[in-house]
Amino acid sequence: MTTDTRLELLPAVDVRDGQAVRLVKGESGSETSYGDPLAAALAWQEDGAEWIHLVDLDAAFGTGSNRELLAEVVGRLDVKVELSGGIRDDESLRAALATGCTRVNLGTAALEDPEWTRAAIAEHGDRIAVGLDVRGTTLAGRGWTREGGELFETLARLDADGCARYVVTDVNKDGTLAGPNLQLLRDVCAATKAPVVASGGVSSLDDLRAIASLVPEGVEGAIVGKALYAGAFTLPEALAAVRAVAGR
Ligand SMILES: O=C(O)c1ccccc1N[C@@H]1O[C@H](COP(=O)(O)O)[C@@H](O)[C@H]1O
Repeated sequence: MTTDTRLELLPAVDVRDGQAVRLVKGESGSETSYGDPLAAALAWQEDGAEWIHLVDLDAAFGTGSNRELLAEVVGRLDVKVELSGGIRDDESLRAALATGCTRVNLGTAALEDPEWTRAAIAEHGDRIAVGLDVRGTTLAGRGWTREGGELFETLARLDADGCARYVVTDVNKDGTLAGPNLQLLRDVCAATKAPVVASGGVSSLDDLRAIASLVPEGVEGAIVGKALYAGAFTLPEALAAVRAVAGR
């Protein structure tokens, strides 16, 4: 359970083939391109972001790597970075942490390699978060192309291993502007004491207010992607909206 009352916002910069993109439901080929990832991240920082959620989609899909570019982006930012995509072994974890990012998200590795994940959590503590990317309550890995077990069984195992934080994505909502899956967030918060970062579906300030209302249940942050890029609201408007909920 988080003690801070204000929802953290994490604008997303997902990188494919060197470009900032948004996908729909994580489907390869559904990309809309938004140009230079560094420019996008610096723009969110300029607009008041405290975090950037930075994803190497090629590494997540197994179609390549944007490692050097992402390291440069992290190095040029003054804000906290949550880095993910393709962090699956000692070498990729070491490289990710060496960028100076605040924390990394493990996805596929947490589903396929429990022993390695346990050791990574034991060694790096809250610099490790686990991304729980689900369709229904079935986890998805390898670019969301492969099923990876049942959400609540995996959550119980990761909790027992001391996982500090979960990033919960409803894959069917991601990039759709269809609204967040609030019941999923409530259910995950009820099952763990660790803070939860919400991801997928945010379309409006009301969606952010609804997620912010779950802070007392354990939601700590929300990743915002498509809505910001599409101009549904600005980041300053979003920050003001979640501050207002916290001040009630
Ligand atoms: O963010 C996306 O749109 C996305 C789409 C498809 C696959 C992964 C995606 N994002 C994030 O990538 C990591 C998982 O990477 P890995 O499995 O550890 O290589 C995770 O944070 C996803 O949310």
